[in-house]
Amino acid sequence: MKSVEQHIEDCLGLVAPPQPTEIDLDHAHGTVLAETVASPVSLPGFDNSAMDGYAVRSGDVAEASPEVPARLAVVADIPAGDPTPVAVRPGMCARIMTGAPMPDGADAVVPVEWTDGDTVRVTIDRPARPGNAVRRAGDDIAAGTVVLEAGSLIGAGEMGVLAAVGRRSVPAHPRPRVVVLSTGEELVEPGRPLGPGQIWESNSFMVAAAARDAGCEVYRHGFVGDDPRTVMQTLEDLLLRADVVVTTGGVSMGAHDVVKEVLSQKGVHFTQVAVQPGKPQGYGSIGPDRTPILTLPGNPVSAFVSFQVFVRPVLLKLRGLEPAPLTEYRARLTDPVASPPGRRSYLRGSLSAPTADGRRTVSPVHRQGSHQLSVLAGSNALVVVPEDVTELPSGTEVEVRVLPGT
Ligand SMILES: Nc1nc2c(c(=O)[nH]1)N[C@H]1C(S)=C(S)[C@@H](COP(=O)(O)OP(=O)(O)OC[C@H]3O[C@@H](n4cnc5c(N)ncnc54)[C@H](O)[C@@H]3O)O[C@H]1N2
Ligand code: MOO
Ligand SMILES: [Mg+2]
Repeated sequence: MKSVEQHIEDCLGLVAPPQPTEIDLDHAHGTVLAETVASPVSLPGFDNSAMDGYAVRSGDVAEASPEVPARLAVVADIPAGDPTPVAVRPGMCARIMTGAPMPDGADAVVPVEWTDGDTVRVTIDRPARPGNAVRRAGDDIAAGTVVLEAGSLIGAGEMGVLAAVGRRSVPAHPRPRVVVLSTGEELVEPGRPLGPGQIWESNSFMVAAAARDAGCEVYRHGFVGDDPRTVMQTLEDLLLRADVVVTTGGVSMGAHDVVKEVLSQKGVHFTQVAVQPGKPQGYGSIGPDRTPILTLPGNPVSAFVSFQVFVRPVLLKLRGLEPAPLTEYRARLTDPVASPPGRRSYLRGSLSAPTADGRRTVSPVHRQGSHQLSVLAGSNALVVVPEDVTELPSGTEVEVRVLPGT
């Protein structure tokens, strides 16, 4: 059987690192920046007030107190965005709002709460030091400073930074478009009545969600039956929408394992990987654009685990990110586990928060069958049991991989 590492490498080999495109800021969230961005301007761009109040010469209010307040003539009113030049001479001040440019001559802002609020002649009963409530030009970013490195994932904070330095678009790697298709004659759309031998289709919803968790745009086509012509026709139609196709089902040894049947004629490789669950796997490229396709086994837990182990790194690579495996922790088993010889097991479980001494425990669930989907709902981690290990007693320290979105 093929090793897990070899299969990950083969899957990653299907995709080239992405080419950047110029992406409008409205669509940049979740993309990966392809170039380093420096700010063309300083931020703030000008000295401005941090508070609503009065711009003063600090010397004029240095001695102000409730007993002997300072009284200053209010010579201007400066709202944010006001371009009118204003000068404040001794004995004067200007009413100013948060974000408004500081007038010439003023070096401090007295918040309105320290005053009587008058708009003609204001009474100030507390001293203000030079620089009080003033935001200096460039105290956030100096012009020319790098604000985001190439390779940064553009989240909400990065969106704010890009807009604040004046970018309307950025060269970035867009979210890959993943098409998800399940196969199986027994499948029925959830919400519709079941006939004898039928089950509600769940893999496409699960895999689509996992692909979104991996930062992709997803088109969940749902499912098709086991007719080879329909499967091939559907795949051909879907290629137009896809940077990657992910299918589930029909890849094992069955008489109606249709995905394997139709795609092995198209050059897709079908193989058995030394992993549990998720042994039967297919990978290759199809169609005129050689669109990568990864075919996962139909057993729901197998589809889920093999998505996380084999497909997720491919999607990260397509996003321009490091195709890293799931984050690793070390933790002690709360219960013994078993694993088939020669296969690496990824058992479902719950990783605890660290105790005061930084240690964690992991509780493997008791139902580890490939069809026992219900346990996925409560699991936040996969316990990894190496190929050469068949049993581990409770208390053993093990490798744990944290599931995304948990
Ligand atoms: N003789 C052998 N039989 C099987 C082997 C083997 O080596 N020799 N491998 C087993 C393993 S391991 C797996 S995993 C499965 C993989 O099967 P397929 O990829 O061919 O998947 P199907 O046959 O289509 O379905 C398997 C199972 O999963 C259910 N299923 C499928 N799709 C969905 C869906 N979209 N939503 C919910 N459930 C789904 C399906 O009803 C079957 O119960 O093969 C073993 N057999
Ligand atoms: O390898 Mo299968 O994925 O055990 O159920
Ligand atoms: Mg089958």
